[in-house]
Amino acid sequence: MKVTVVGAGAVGASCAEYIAIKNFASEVVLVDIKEGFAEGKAMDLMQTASLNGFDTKITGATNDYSKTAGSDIAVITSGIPRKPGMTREELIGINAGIVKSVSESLVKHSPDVILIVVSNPMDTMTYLAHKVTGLPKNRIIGMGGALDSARFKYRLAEALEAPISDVDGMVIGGHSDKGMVPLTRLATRNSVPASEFLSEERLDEVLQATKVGGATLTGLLGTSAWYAPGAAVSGLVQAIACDQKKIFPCSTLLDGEYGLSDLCIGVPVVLGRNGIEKIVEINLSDAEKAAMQASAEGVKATNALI
Ligand SMILES: NC(=O)c1ccc[n+]([C@@H]2O[C@H](COP(=O)([O-])OP(=O)(O)OC[C@H]3O[C@@H](n4cnc5c(N)ncnc54)[C@H](O)[C@@H]3O)[C@@H](O)[C@H]2O)c1
Ligand SMILES: O=C(O)C[C@H](O)C(=O)O
Repeated sequence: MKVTVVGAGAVGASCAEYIAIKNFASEVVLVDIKEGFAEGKAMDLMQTASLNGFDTKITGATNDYSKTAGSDIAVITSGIPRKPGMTREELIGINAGIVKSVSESLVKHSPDVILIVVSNPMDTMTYLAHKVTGLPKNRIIGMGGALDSARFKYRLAEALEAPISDVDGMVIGGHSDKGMVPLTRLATRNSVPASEFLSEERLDEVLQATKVGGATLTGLLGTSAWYAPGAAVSGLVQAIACDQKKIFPCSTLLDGEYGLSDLCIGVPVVLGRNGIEKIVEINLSDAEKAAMQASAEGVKATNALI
């Protein structure tokens, strides 16, 4: 299993590290446009192999896509991150050009690749990758919901004063401060609805904190987060590589599902060796449907800018 990660910055390197530590891929190729940067990150990570006990071979390349040839999965993290006070949508001007050229180069050298798009604004960049490559829709996956759901579980556990392993919850919708739809109605603590333990008001606080999870971290760090994003990507890569058939909320091209078409937005999907093997349609309440509709309108407004 060969995995390419484009962008050896904060998220790309974290993603490569988690993939290597989980020890399921034979090879990870890091690519960056900055001379020597991916090679340096790869060497540093390889020097953790004997310490962390993995056999994955990590190599680096400066903008040389011949090194990525024959990749099974490629992750696109290249592009600029936001700074405090910015929205993800404001990154579109620079990141659209980067994602376009990187997607083209990846598919040219690996025609059977499954693409995972991370660069922001992620739902629009996933849609752009479709327009540019024309790959079948099961082979282009946007990562956002897996991260947002991890943040939702963190906030739920905090409110419930419970261990995170005891809670479950999912976030669908667009990966944006306004567009996320945390499904508080379906959140549980060990199979018991979270609403049995928390007031409507407290659940709404959890929902609001989840939606601005990325902005909160950007305010604290001065740039956007990388550990949880890297871990979330590695989970998707592992589900595909190991044909796990796990459900994750991912951004995918919709064609009537959830009453939406011609956009990429986060919905639950089954991930396996063929990428997105199924879009899972769950029954939403009227309020959740309205939130999804509003989220889709936001994503479409950003799509109109590419
Ligand atoms: N979808 C998500 O959940 C999620 C989570 C975190 C970050 N992000 C996004 O991921 C992107 C990367 O964030 P980061 O913190 O790693 O930024 P970063 O600046 O640390 O790293 C980005 C890297 O991309 C490289 N790069 C730029 N243009 C390139 C090109 N044409 N080809 C190859 N490499 C190129 C840069 O040299 C840099 O090393 C940002 O757009 C950020 O908003 C998305
Ligand atoms: O917040 C950001 O801009 C980066 C990423 O989308 C995140 O949610 O951490």
